[in-house]
Amino acid sequence: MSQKAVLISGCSSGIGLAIAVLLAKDEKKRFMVYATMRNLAKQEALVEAAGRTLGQTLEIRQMDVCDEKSIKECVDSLPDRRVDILISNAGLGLVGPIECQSIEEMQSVMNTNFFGFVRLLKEVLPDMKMRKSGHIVVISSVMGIQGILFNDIYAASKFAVEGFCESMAVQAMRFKLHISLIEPGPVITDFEHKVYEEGMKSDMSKVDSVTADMFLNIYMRHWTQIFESLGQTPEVIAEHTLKIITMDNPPFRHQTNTLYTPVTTLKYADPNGDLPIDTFYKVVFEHDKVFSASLNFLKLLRWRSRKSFSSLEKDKS
Ligand SMILES: NC(=O)C1=CN([C@@H]2O[C@H](COP(=O)(O)OP(=O)(O)OC[C@H]3O[C@@H](n4cnc5c(N)ncnc54)[C@H](OP(=O)(O)O)[C@@H]3O)[C@@H](O)[C@H]2O)C=CC1
Ligand SMILES: CC1=C(/C=C/C(C)=C/C=C/C(C)=C/C=O)C(C)(C)CCC1
Repeated sequence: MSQKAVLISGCSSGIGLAIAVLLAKDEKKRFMVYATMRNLAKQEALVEAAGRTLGQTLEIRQMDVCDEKSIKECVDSLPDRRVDILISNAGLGLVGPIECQSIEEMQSVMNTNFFGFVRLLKEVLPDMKMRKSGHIVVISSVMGIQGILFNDIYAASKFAVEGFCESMAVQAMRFKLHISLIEPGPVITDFEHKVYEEGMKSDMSKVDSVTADMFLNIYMRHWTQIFESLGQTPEVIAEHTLKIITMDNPPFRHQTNTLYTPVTTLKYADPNGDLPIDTFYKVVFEHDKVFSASLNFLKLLRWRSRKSFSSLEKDKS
């Protein structure tokens, strides 16, 4: 079987980097990875992680998903412009009360997370249709299913991606193309720190005291706790992505975190849509202590299982 050309956006760090490296290191050499980033000055981490695959099964290219010209130049530089698997990963987070966010900041999130993907797809879709083969994979989020307070714009950007893909899926099927939305919960990457730091810098003088308290003393306190107790590594998301792209019939949606499924299931359990909203309200305002204790308990369990796993590994060696 011939090697598949994989184009990935946003490979300077996190999930994009982990996917690029995992696919490039595939023992059967099933993939030729074009790992892209908007700023090539940030390639050191990828170069180091790619090791000997660099120049073999992995090549690094410049691509800014907010710049059509850079996308076109990148795709033009690929052999026969061929992309068998497109992995749209580049993305930005944004948390905080909307009163503290400028329209420009909001537009930048939509421009990267939604239009960034649309620009990429416009560049590769006609060739995929012509060849009647191709897999479009989007790193969406659990927030593409269910919004979370103070993530209004970020969730909207992921909903936009999901609505777009749902609409496109039937057309894609006609051309034997696959579309898959990978939906991670919290993942421990630079995203977590960037979003947290930006959120903490929000100008609270622009908002009333009730909202400011809800954001700083309730939401932001849970943010770190949620990542510590439910967070996955980018390598785990990469493994899920590998599984999806090697399936004969890949699913349209794939959630990576079973610990998070109780949260997303609320969405499907009530056609009125009230259940997740009421539950989040109760969790945050009425059962905060129980919620915090459960998260801490989960964190402890994970820490203990990691510890016993690493001592097992030590025993083996
Ligand atoms: N971390 C999490 O909890 C979760 C993340 N996700 C999604 O995963 C994806 C990757 O995020 P993650 O790895 O966590 O975060 P990182 O911040 O580590 O990675 C984001 C990547 O996107 C790149 N990027 C941003 N803007 C552009 C642009 N205009 N053109 C090209 N690349 C760009 C960044 O480049 P640069 O270094 O130049 O800024 C970086 O390489 C995002 O779509 C995010 O929404 C989904 C669920 C959970
Ligand atoms: C689960 C949950 C909460 C927080 C969830 C968070 C913080 C999720 C973050 C997801 C990310 C970062 C996805 C990235 O795409 C609340 C609102 C505190 C209370 C209700 C239940």
